[in-house]
Amino acid sequence: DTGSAAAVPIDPRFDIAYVTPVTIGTPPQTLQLDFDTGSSDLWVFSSHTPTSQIRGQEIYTPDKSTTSKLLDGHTWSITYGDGSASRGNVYTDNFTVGGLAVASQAIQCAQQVSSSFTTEESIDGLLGLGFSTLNTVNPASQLTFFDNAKSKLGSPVFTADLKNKQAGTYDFGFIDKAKYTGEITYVPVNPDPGYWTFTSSGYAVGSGNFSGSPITGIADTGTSLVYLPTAIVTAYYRQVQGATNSRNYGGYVFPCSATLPPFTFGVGETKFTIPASYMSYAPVTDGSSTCFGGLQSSSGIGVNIWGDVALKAAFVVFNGANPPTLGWATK
Ligand SMILES: CSC[C@H](NC(=O)[C@H](Cc1ccccc1)OC(=O)N1CCC(N)CC1)C(=O)N[C@@H](CC1CCCCC1)[C@@H](O)COc1ccncc1
Repeated sequence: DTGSAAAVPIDPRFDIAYVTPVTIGTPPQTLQLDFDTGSSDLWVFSSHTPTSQIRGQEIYTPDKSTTSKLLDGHTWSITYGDGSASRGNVYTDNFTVGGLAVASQAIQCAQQVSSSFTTEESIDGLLGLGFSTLNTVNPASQLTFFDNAKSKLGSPVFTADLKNKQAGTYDFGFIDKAKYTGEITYVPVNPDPGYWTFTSSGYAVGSGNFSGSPITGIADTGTSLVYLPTAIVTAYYRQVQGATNSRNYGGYVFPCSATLPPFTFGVGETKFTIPASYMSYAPVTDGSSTCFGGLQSSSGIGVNIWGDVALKAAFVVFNGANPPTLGWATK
């Protein structure tokens, strides 16, 4: 079997996140989930979420599904890197993504969500695509949709073709040659941290020389920006007139009129260039002439993160074979 579904930006002006339609239960209930390779819980706004915490999101109502089953005594609780959090109980039910079906997928129903989830009306929940070792369900951790689907897939892979300010695609079980150019460069993945952790072969700022220092980080579809070591980030913003590291805005900002250099990163022998237009993330507040950078320091996070700003510049294969690898191709 295979599956293919659209990854739609939640805001047409800048790519803060992407959502993908899924169906849960019988008859099918459709929700828009944020596919996140940086976590491994599949959780949804639900009939168990207090109405005071719901603002426009679609919800999953297990009692309306003839195939839902309560996973008795199981609970979950998760906190993300940006401080957002949710927790709740667990059901199993039929689940499909783009025509690919999994029977009795663990569906984590929110009984509590933090305010940033309530205010993000376009996200009805998350679908974790990290390694199942990161799943937070107690007393028995649950498998991700990808791990449950693997045995049905021709090839144990999924691919991310995220795009700038337009809909991209998540494919499951096959690699679509029409989505990339040249060859796919595969690099090893260390699954132990639970993320898709790989080592980039270096970077260059604009037309500067390529620095071949290895950078270990995670390929994370659920993170908007790129977070790298401070030395790299300062080297980048030294090339941007008027750039400052703003405590007030929590990162590097610059005049929206500034000329930005592109940013190149290496994967094996291949080089990927993030165009300058992707490196200006968004005005710090609506209508401001100060813009927030798409590249920020990872010093406060503890891990380097190749988020959507970088992933949009490539076609990425998440190969769930043993051992797992990551494939990168230009497009
Ligand atoms: C440095 S991990 C920060 C990262 N969250 C972001 O990237 C959010 C994404 C977002 C937020 C609100 C609406 C839409 C999208 O966006 C921003 O934080 N920003 C964009 C806007 C900009 N002004 C400020 C910076 C993050 O926790 N991701 C996790 C998934 C994420 C959680 C929040 C909802 C959307 C999905 C996940 O993959 C990585 O989990 C961890 C990473 C490191 N250790 C622990 C957990």
